[in-house]
Amino acid sequence: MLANTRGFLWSDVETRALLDIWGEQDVQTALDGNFRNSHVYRDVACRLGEMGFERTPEQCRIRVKSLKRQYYQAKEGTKKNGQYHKICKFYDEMERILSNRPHIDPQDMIDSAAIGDETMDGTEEEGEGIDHPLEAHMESTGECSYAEHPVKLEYPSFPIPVTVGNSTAPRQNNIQSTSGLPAGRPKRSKKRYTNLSLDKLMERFLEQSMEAEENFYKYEEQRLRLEERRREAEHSRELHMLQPNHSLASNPLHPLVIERSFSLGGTVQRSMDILPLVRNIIPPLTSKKHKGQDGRIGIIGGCQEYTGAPYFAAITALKVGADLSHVFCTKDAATVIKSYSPELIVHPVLDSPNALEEVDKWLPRLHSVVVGPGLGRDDKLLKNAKDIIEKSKTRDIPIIIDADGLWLIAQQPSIIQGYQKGILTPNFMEFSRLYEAVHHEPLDSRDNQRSVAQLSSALGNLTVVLKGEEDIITDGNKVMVCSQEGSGRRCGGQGDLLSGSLGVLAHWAFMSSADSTKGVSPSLVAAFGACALTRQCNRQAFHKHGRATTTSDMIQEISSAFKTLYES
Ligand SMILES: NC(=O)C1=CN([C@@H]2O[C@H](COP(=O)(O)OP(=O)(O)OC[C@H]3O[C@@H](n4cnc5c(N)ncnc54)[C@H](OP(=O)(O)O)[C@@H]3O)[C@@H](O)[C@H]2O)[C@@H](O)CC1
Ligand SMILES: Nc1ncnc2c1ncn2[C@@H]1O[C@H](COP(=O)(O)OP(=O)(O)OP(=O)(O)O)[C@@H](O)[C@H]1O
Repeated sequence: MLANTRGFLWSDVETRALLDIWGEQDVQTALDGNFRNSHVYRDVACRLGEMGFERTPEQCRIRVKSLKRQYYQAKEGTKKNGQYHKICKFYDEMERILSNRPHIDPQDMIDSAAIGDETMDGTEEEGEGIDHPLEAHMESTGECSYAEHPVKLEYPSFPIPVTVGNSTAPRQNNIQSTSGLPAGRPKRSKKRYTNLSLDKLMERFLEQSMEAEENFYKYEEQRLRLEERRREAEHSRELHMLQPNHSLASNPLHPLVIERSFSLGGTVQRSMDILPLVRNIIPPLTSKKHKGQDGRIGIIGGCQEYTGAPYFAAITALKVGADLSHVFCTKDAATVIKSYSPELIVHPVLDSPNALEEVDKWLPRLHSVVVGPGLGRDDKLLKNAKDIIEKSKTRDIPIIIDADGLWLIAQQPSIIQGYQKGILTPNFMEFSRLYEAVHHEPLDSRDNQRSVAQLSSALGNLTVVLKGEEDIITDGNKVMVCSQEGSGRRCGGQGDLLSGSLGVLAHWAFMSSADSTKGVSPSLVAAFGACALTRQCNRQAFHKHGRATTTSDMIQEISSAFKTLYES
């Protein structure tokens, strides 16, 4: 970028660039005899833009008009006293260009300024009056003056309320204009300015400019203050929403939910009650099994933008104990994901025209699918994900829906509604989106446990895990809270670790006998197990890496966290 040229005045270098373009044979030919020439100036402005000078076609046209007038004035002056350079700084350039053109009597050109006839040589489109002192100045005297007054004013590209004149001026003078200059003012006669001295004109122009600038800053300040207030309100609303939940027992507003929530031994279930149930579902490691028996998990997700999320989910599934982990992603994500790990089986099919067919070849062998990590929100991919969910339902396998998969569900809750092996794992934002889509009313975040239970019920008692400072897990009847100690580190990808581990645990839980889970729904046990494991990984990784903890560090902790929680 050579210069910022949003100011009103043209610098010499900018003017020369304009003349170089305008003077080209092709441009002159295009202008010749053409009354409608806006397209030519559009082209000129565009080429100036490419050189780093931002000017509108109209600005270019006016500038050329003014230069021509100066040139013809100078030409006339030359005849009289040879003072042309004082009148027209760009005389030589103009001479070079215009001397090749059909002859126009300079006096005609000069006179035309006085009567506003802009079309006399057939190269100007629609005349315009002069409604600004500086324009008047430039039009009437040439503009050698700006070299003596190197003023560069920057106007914003959006409307600024500009007050012209003193405070007693009529109200219509407050009209905003997109150029940053007052619009809608009655056109003033040129005489009004031509009678004033150059110094006076400049002074008036500067006054107006400063006033405009001041107004702009006032207006901008006001806008920023409003924006700040809006942000603060939004922030306190979010903080309020993220407050630890009121205990259901202490909330007299929702007796129905209290009753339902307390059906698990009269209290919301916490770690001590559920961790033993998770232990019960873990398959023993024996030499009697073959590859695949402990789990073949499919991750549906991974696109150009997001390759980390499906990788985190898939590698977690393996590290938790699945034997095979498949990723079904787009073509351009596949090589990237493969390069992260040779352990993963990666299928570049998600954006192929026969995506469903390709995935369906594998579905009969999969024990569960995790839909959404790194899926993105491309309509085609969402449609394929939807078809895969439908197909997976017919195979009766657990379906964990996370991230962009939840975006899809918020658009069409019926896709998963009522499927008893469906588990949703929203973060707070995803949860409120889902809640509002299903209930058609804003989420009342004073009681998250109740809201999660409501969402689950409305979806046909699907298991829902609301992730947060405490993870709330419910099937609409029972509510569990996982508050396993984690850390204050909230790097992206932790949710993918959770959904990947849940893919495996859900498979194990559904394979286990009702005895092992003491009658508690397998989805709830699996979800609790995955939350506790993710938080434990977070805690351990944070212990080692502190602020530098990343999801990859958490994945390194899976083995020992799993042992600590479920195998000690
Ligand atoms: N390495 C990778 O490849 C990774 C890829 N990933 C993949 O990225 C995709 C998009 O996923 P996503 O979660 O960023 O999506 P989206 O719904 O736009 O949410 C963002 C908005 O929600 C807000 N927000 C979030 N949590 C909140 C909370 N608890 N409480 C309150 N607000 C909360 C937050 O608001 P902010 O604070 O920014 O104003 C933000 O604007 C998806 O495919 C996923 O799998 C990730 O897995 C990470 C690692
Ligand atoms: N404030 C918190 N304190 C402790 N643990 C938390 C907190 N918030 C979230 N977690 C844990 O982090 C894990 C992931 O939750 P998070 O809200 O980061 O998911 P997400 O936004 O879907 O993640 P991702 O970045 O993968 O999209 C969950 O196990 C949750 O328990």
